[in-house]
Amino acid sequence: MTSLLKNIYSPQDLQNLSLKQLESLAGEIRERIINTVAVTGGHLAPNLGVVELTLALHRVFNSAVDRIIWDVGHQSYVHKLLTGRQARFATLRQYGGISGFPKPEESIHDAFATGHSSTSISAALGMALARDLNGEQYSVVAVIGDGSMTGGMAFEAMNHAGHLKTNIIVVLNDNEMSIAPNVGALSGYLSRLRTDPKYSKGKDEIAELLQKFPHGNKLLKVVDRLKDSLKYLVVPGMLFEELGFTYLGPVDGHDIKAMITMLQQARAVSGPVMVHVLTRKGKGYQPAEENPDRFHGVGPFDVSTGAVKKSGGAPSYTEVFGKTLVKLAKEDNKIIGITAAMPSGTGLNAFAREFPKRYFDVGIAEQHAVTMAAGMAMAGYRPVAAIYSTFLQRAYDQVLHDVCLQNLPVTFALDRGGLVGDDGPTHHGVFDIAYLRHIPNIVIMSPKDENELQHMLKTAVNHSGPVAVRYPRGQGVGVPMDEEMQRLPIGKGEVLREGNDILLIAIGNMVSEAMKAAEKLSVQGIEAAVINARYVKPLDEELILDYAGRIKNVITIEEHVLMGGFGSAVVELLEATGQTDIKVKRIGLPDEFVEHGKQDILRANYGLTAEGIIETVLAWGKDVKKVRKLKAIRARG
Ligand SMILES: Cc1ncc(C[n+]2csc(CCOP(=O)(O)OP(=O)(O)O)c2C)c(N)n1
Ligand SMILES: CC(=O)[C@@H](O)[C@H](O)COP(=O)(O)O
Ligand SMILES: [Mg+2]
Repeated sequence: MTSLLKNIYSPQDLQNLSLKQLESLAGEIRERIINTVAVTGGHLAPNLGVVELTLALHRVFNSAVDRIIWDVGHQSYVHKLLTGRQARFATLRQYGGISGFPKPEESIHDAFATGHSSTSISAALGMALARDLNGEQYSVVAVIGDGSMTGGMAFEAMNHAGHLKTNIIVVLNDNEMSIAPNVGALSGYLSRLRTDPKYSKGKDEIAELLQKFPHGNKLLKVVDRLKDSLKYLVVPGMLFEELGFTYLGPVDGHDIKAMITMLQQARAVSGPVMVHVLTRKGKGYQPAEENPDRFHGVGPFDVSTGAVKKSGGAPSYTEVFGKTLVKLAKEDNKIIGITAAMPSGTGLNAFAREFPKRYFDVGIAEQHAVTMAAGMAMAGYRPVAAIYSTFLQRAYDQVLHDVCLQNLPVTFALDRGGLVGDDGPTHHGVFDIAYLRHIPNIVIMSPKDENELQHMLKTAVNHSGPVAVRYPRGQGVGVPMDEEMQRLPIGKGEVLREGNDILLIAIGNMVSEAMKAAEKLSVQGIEAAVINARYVKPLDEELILDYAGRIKNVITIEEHVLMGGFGSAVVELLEATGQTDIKVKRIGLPDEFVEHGKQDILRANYGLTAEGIIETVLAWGKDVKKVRKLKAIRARG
């Protein structure tokens, strides 16, 4: 059979295909996505679920002119294949390759950059308002999943759009799944719309019935006048209708013909329209259909079995967090686990299994998660909000205003602190130290390895105020785990290596790199002292001032932006204590967004490796020699 996909260079090429051909094309697209993601890793199940929907969208709308905004954007692979990126598809999420998310720099067909959820309706409304102000004519379509619909921003936007009556189309891709099964009252409502024939058929049936009466049309008008009272009984999607949207659906999201018809109707309606599309996550690949959570975002896997390739070796920080929290919660029945729709990603699913009553998945609602945690802490509980560093960005004000201002004992388990790799700039957790450090009352710690993580968690849940524990994506260092967890003294770092030539002060996963660098430097005759800072806040001022005051050449190392980061805290300390004769060099990330690619590649690019540290030290060679000479002169008296 000849390949249809091979001849799709732009969505225009879809226009002449028959329905049958579109259906065959859907099969080819699935195959291409499965085979590619099996090698690159990526968001498999979400994309397999939207193949027909994407084809229908591109058949009805012209994405070079009309604007299609993919919420989160993790389901945009089909769109990428249809919009001129087929040849580069094998480079998906690879360093230098195409992104796993929509990116306007990549294509004019990518209307808006996404990665964090629930932004699409706001962006669509903004574009539609701009269009209307300019007197232009094109459609603006937000495609949002049922999980993303649980995010507050989606409702803020719908509330506004319904009020303005602006022409926008919201396609609700309802597969009953967030990453895990979707939660919340809205999810229940959508299920009723899906399954209760009274909801989905009532309106059509009444209209049909009335047409059969001799004065059916007149009666229809009467019914129209009675609409307000009647619609509660018969209009599906009443919630959306009340918000000012015309509700269309539900429609089978794997039926291309039905969707084309419904999208054409949606385009003709004036004012905001909601098209409710029912899809199956993972559609067409059995392992993903059976286990959509596992295949939501997946690493390389074997296509024939669906077995995900195991990395082996040390446990991940996430696993250690999950297990440790279970241990801690066995000792303390006040510990509560909170996730914003990421039970498996954060490792909180282990806690959920053991303590279902003390576990809360709030949906994609980080702001609510944080303030809810504040409420529980106020009432005497010890909530642990496990939220990826990048997603806590959303809840900055809640951390500040609701938790820290009241000095409440909430622990933030900040997973994915640092460079996350393949997801790229939307997901790197490299801003958290900066957005938390200046908030009074908060304690910020970051473990040098997975063993220290368990001690830090024990310390955090026993502390009387807010604590953020920041740890990276991926495997630990591979150190043995202590049987007993200890509480670490707040604000105390540790000296891991003595040396007089240079002082390396590192935080988190950069500590092991600093140690490796120090060992290698020693071979070259440079003796570096290494401090594991442990705390970004409070800093171990005594320790740092003592060592920095003696050694004089200081290098700070962090996997975080330099601006406002850990190194900045050290510089501020030296400035505040009048240490003008100490030279400081900070290693970290510059003022730019870091692209996607394997963590190792990115770390090497930014000097966040032992080799990078050595290079920086050697560039300081002259200064090191000078310091040595001065010390020798001083020693001679
Ligand atoms: C603010 C924010 N929080 C959490 C996430 C992580 N996340 C990505 S996709 C997803 C589930 C989205 O569910 P849905 O919108 O229904 O899409 P589906 O994967 O089911 O197609 C979550 C929780 C995110 N991207 N942004
Ligand atoms: C799209 C999204 O936000 C998540 O699916 C994210 O990609 C998960 O990242 P991890 O793979 O690090 O859990
Ligand atoms: Mg979903």
